[in-house]
Amino acid sequence: MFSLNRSSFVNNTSISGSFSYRQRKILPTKVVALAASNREKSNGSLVMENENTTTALQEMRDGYKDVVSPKTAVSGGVMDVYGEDTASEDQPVTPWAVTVASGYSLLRDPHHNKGLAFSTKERDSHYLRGLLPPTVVSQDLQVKKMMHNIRQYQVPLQRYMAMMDLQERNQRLFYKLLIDHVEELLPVVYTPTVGEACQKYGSIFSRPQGLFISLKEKGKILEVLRNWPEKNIQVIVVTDGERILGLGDLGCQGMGIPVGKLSLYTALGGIRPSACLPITIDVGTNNEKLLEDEFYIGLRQRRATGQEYAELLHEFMTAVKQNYGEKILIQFEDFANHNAFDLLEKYGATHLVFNDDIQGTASVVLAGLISAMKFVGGNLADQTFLFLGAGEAGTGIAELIALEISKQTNMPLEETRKKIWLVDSKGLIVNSRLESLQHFKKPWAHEHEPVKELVDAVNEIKPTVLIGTSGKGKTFTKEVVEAMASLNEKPIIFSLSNPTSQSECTAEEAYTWSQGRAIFASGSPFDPVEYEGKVFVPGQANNAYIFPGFGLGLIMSGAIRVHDDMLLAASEALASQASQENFDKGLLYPPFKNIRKISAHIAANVARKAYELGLATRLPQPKDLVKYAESCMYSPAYRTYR
Ligand SMILES: NC(=O)C1=CN([C@@H]2O[C@H](COP(=O)(O)OP(=O)(O)OC[C@H]3O[C@@H](n4cnc5c(N)ncnc54)[C@H](OP(=O)(O)O)[C@@H]3O)[C@@H](O)[C@H]2O)C=CC1
Ligand SMILES: CC(=O)C(=O)O
Ligand SMILES: [Mg+2]
Repeated sequence: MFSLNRSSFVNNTSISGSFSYRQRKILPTKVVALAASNREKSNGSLVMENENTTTALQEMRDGYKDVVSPKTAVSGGVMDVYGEDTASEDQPVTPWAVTVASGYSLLRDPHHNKGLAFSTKERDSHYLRGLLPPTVVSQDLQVKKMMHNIRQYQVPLQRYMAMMDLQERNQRLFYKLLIDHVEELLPVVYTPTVGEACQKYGSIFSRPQGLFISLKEKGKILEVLRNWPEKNIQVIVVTDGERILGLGDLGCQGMGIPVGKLSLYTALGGIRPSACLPITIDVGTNNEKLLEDEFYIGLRQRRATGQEYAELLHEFMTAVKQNYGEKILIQFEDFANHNAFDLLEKYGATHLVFNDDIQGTASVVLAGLISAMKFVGGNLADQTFLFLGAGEAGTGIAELIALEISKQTNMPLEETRKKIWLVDSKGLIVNSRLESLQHFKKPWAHEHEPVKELVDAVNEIKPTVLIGTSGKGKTFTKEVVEAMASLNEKPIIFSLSNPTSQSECTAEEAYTWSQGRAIFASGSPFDPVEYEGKVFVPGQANNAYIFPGFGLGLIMSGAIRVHDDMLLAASEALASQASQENFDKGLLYPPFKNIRKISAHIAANVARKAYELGLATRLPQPKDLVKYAESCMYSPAYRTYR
């Protein structure tokens, strides 16, 4: 964008203002040249000088004389300078968005808009008088009003849309709201509501919130990245939409996930919004319902696979590094497991990549288990673990638990893995299935007879910890929970699948069926449950506790690679933030309302590990990493405009 200087337009009334790069391309030649020269002068900010502006305006008008008579007037006597109003539908017109460089455009700019919070002085100096009603309010009052409005909506998706609308209208207010009311709004902008938003994304789509890179952009991905208006990107969350939460393949409509995750990067981890870039890679979808949906926004073809998929992803990864440098953090999110593990392995050696579903989930669950030991006594090494679901989340968590036990006991990893059992859609993972197992399941094939049903696996393996990562709701049946409760005084039961509809069991079911003895946590939030006069507060074992602080730690230390020890460091930091007061309520995690403090501690521990491992490039290492993390965090408080 570039803005024509206000003082010049005052004398040149009808054409002035700002116009975009695309619009500039269709300006008369001399104006384009002028725009280009001014762009260079102003180092990209494209502010034109007075004398040039006058010339530009005159030349624009001259250019228009050939297109349409400036005398053309529509009824009511309003000059139809561009001929837009008189043109018939088949007469092409130029889509000018030339606006007066006044406060009006400021009110339409989500990065700078403050709405009624513009002070009287700002209203004068930024030409806002008359554009706003007289009252001047504080940001806090705006927050109060927005919360009041959002609470009027009974339908979660309406709340989601109100929040997205706010993000498009007034970014700082959006983040202030999210930070100040994180516990109430997390379920709105994140799981479970974001799941429904993705399912209906085609219908609710209004403005792009991130970049869509489809097979059509093959060979041009670098160009596409350069179309994004922000240049100093530090973190990308990317999905290909194939495994959106436990809802399956949502194709291009998975965009809601990177958008939601990045809003948490800012609100929970303090990464500047302008440094965050949501990306959806569209290689088609195998979701027949979407392919037939007239409102579907993605490519209408079945998913590209094999070499075609790999080439697009490789071009993407290369272009990202070329455009943003070595230290850009790329978070893979909600890829299907047949791509996720391979991408992480392939690019883990060359890029700063992190798979939230494999690694972030592992870190948050390990922290919950460390806390759970305070309830059941003993160590992780004393436990027997059984998972329902042996995909990204399941095997990712299993591997980190095995690593932690190995570090605690000095037992080899191969031995500690034997304490961990997984069940997939075909039953217990056992040695006799080894040949046919996907590579990420092979380390978990132990010697045992085949077992088909989960309840039988519980009775055979006698786990102390049961973890659901199947993406299938209602799979922890009464029988399963009762079996866990008959085997353990305090059964540890985590239903991690999202959104709420896919949770293996509800909090109420876990507490009721275990007669109030379960140590329970879930991926999506559940309300506290009262059982026999006692209130149980379920923890939310969701990677949202980890990735914002984890990412901040990587960014602030200038880390160039992710290492498993950083995941352990993040778990330790998170677990250390849970207090006795939290445990007394049955909570395994510290409350989300303290998340920025928690994220600062996670970031500090991750950064410390990066320095220890020689993977940090920001030198010298700050003395107090927690304070440093806090000082790096974005604040949504309004700025005063001179
Ligand atoms: N709380 C959190 O922070 C997180 C939660 N999740 C949630 O975890 C769930 C799974 O994600 P992810 O691991 O990435 O998915 P994957 O698709 O990689 O894995 C799913 C696994 O579940 C198994 N499975 C599916 N249905 C059944 C069934 N009926 N009985 C037994 N096993 C079954 C699959 O078996 P098979 O291999 O045979 O197909 C597979 O092993 C999702 O709902 C997701 O939202 C994910 C990341 C973070
Ligand atoms: C939380 C998350 O990342 C998931 O459910 O996929
Ligand atoms: Mg995910």
